[in-house]
Amino acid sequence: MERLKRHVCFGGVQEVHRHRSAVLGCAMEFALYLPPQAARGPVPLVTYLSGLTCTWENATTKAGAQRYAAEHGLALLFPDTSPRGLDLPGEHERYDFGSGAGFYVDATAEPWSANYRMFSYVTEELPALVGGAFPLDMARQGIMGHSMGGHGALVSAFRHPDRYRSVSAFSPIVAPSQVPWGRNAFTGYLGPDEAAWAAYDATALAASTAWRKPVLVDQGTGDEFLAGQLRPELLEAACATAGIPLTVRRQDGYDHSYYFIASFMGDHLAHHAAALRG
Ligand SMILES: N[C@@H](CCC(=O)N[C@@H](CSC=O)C(=O)NCC(=O)O)C(=O)O
Repeated sequence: MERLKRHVCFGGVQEVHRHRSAVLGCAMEFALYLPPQAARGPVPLVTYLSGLTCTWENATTKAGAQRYAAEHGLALLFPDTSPRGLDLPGEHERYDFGSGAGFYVDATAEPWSANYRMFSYVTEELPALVGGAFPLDMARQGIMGHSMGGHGALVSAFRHPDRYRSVSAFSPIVAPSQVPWGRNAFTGYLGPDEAAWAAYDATALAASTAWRKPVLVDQGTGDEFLAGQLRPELLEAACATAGIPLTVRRQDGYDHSYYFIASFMGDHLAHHAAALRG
């Protein structure tokens, strides 16, 4: 692992690292924020999964998360959104598939299955790497994300209720099997058999997950993707049926941008801190 950047920030440090991922078969970059409390011992870790077209950089520079992470003593991990540097056929043609759009699945369809294994990368390989190298308490992990990353966060929590103690999402794609972004990505990465898609669909997973901790979702009512791609009402119905304590806060007039995320980041990190304390 090679450190590329280091900036003192709110008394802690914002770092960027490059490493060789065995799971993805390529070199990857990630960002890690260590709060001031990490100088005195291990701190809880919250992983933030970004959306379509993003790298680690969007959230680290635009979400305003470090101030709240420093207040609560939380480390923040910002992975990239897809494997990089591969140049597979068609990999860079669309903003919603291929590079920058890994959808946090382990692909099973060719030619993606050898490298596009972002679910294993963000839930296993990368946490193990940072847990072994930095002062992190890996028994206290939370996960959050935006849009495609909100989908990834919800699926990660619902599939690993013992690994994550807290989850939240900004404008998540809650039912990828039912909306164009998700259907296109899942067809490409997982193949046409829709039965296989349920393992990466939070609304479908709600019926079987053991997750019963509070789930916080913020959704802007002025979001241009709300009706076509996000559809939080589908997750609300599934969680109500399953008995999962979901709160969807509809925020008047906010859009899909990082201005929205920055506006409510403090609430989200307070939600994680409450669950990860002690
Ligand atoms: N057509 C747009 C779509 C890209 C976009 O809006 N990306 C969002 C995430 S959308 C769901 O995953 C994003 O976070 N963009 C980065 C940012 O810094 O705002 C386009 O291609 O621009």
